[in-house]
Amino acid sequence: MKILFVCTGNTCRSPMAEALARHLLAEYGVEPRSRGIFTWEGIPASPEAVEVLRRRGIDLSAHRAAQLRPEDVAWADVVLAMTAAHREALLAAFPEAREKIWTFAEWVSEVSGRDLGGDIEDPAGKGIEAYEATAARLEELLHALADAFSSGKLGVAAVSGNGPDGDAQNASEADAPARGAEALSGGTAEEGRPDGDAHA
Ligand SMILES: N[C@@H](Cc1ccc(OP(=O)(O)O)cc1)C(=O)O
Repeated sequence: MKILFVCTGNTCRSPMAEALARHLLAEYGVEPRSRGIFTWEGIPASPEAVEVLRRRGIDLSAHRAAQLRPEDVAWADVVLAMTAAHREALLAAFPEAREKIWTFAEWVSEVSGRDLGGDIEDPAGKGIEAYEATAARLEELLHALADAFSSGKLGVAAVSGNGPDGDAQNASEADAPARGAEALSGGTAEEGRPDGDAHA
């Protein structure tokens, strides 16, 4: 499953989410990527983000901020915004991808069946403790996702031994929550669209 994490600058929240997801969800076939909607292309992750991940044994020093592009959205199976404001910006820019655009907490709540809260606020400028809190919050959501994978609520791609029939390749698509599943099955943008524009 290709997961695209989106924040503002791609220097704090989404790079942390990407690196933590790679660390915590690799065994479930998750491919994470991160982008910013308004970033300064090529700058490193914030030193505090690098530090709190270093404490977890993860090296974020090679990260460079990258601007979100349409091909990133096309690449992703699911696009996870850090806040509702990011989600609204994404929905406005990529209405054709609306079925796969969520906030991170909203999507994990959906797939796990638990209420996992709301926005992940920007820790920039708030000190290392704010980054620690952000990392802990991201880990909470990623652990809930790991639980969803391991309990079969989410399908696991390209990992053997998780399901009885070994049909792992399509499982993540088949098991995705409704809005995501529609997007993954393709063609939903066409559904409900009148053949002509007579009423436009
Ligand atoms: N603070 C930056 C923009 C910015 C905002 C948030 C931010 O954090 P994140 O990478 O988590 O969106 C990074 C950068 C500015 O004033 O231009």
